[in-house]
Amino acid sequence: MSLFKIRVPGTSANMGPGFDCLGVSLSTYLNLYVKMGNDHKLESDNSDSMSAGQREVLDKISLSEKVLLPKNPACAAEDQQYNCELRYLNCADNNVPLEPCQNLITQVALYVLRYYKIEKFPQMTLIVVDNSIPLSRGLGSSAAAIVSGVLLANAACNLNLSVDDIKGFCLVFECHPDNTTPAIVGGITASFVSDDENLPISEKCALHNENISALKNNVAIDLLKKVFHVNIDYNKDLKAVVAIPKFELSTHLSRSVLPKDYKIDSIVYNLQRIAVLISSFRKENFSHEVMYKSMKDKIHQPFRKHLVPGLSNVIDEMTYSNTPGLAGVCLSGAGPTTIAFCTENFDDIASKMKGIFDTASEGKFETEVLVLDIVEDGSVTEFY
Ligand SMILES: Nc1ncnc2c1ncn2[C@@H]1O[C@H](COP(=O)(O)OP(=O)(O)O)[C@@H](O)[C@H]1O
Ligand SMILES: N[C@@H](CCOP(=O)(O)O)C(=O)O
Repeated sequence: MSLFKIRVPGTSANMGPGFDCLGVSLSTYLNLYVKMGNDHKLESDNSDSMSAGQREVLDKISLSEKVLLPKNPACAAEDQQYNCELRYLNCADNNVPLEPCQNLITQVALYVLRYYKIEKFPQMTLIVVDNSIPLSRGLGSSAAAIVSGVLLANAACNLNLSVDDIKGFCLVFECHPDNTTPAIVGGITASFVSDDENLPISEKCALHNENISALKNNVAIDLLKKVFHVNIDYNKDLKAVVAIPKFELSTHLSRSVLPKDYKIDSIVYNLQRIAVLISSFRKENFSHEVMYKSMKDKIHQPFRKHLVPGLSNVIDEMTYSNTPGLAGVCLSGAGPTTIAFCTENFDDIASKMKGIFDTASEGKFETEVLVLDIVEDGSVTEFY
């Protein structure tokens, strides 16, 4: 029997002007607890000989028995076909499919296996998902699911994937690497997709939510080394205050409202700010004013603000000069979460953001606020 855990952080993409390129990993996590095969002796063992990691995985599996969701009968046949069963611990994720071919995590894992000519998991694999990243809120839940799927295939079949391989596989499912890169490597990252490939762009991505059988034709694509990234040095005092409105906004919808073409003034506006922003994160000579002003954007937020009541109010009303500790505020990813980067007064800033959202929502939705850390270590796989 093999037991392992995969932990992937949530992320906030764009960071203002860095549309589709900048991202930061945050202390909210998607965890997969995985058991491959059976060892009844170990599973019934209550002795101290079991490691803390083994106990944690087996405890999560026991817990999952108590919250088992009614399953589509099609699942059982599919579970057998692919040697895997999926369970979720959190009710918030109730709407995600549990069929291996439909669920994003296993869909990605099966895609990677198929790339290596492996049709299914090597032995019966039970995956318990414990997820704290809210879905469709702009905190990178889909990126975390995709990264966890690649890491699941890697761990299950000892594929020895490099970071470049992992980034490349993620690109098949999410064509912008701004969330997946920090989810994999941690910290604040800048990424781009290389343009020296001959592939049509449509083959590089956008397979999200299709049945795995529809992906068969794409497995021959050479996926490797298409995303380049750097980690950006940052002031370790920085934390993120996130205001998460209680409604979903799919990234697909939030991208559909963006223009196809931009005026040169808007492009230059963002280029000037992003160039300064990436140096402004550093601890040396840190200036709240410089970082705050560099986090302004004209490429995506102006076109998305109508989708997020309260966004304009927060961005206009909270400044580095009237809010001590505030070093920047922007839409998180495609929204609806709004994120404020701060060095102190986190709780005050959180209540101020909540107050603005509560007023703007006119009672139509609630908003949860959290203070999150920037996490340095990215995704982790631990075998027990
Ligand atoms: N833990 C998960 N398990 C399965 N599917 C997930 C998970 N997290 C996200 N997804 C899929 O990704 C979709 C949300 O993606 P998206 O609209 O890009 O929002 P986000 O900003 O949270 O990434 C969900 O509706 C679901 O289909
Ligand atoms: N650059 C993308 C980022 C989407 O992030 P998500 O967390 O909302 O999926 C965009 O702005 O569309």
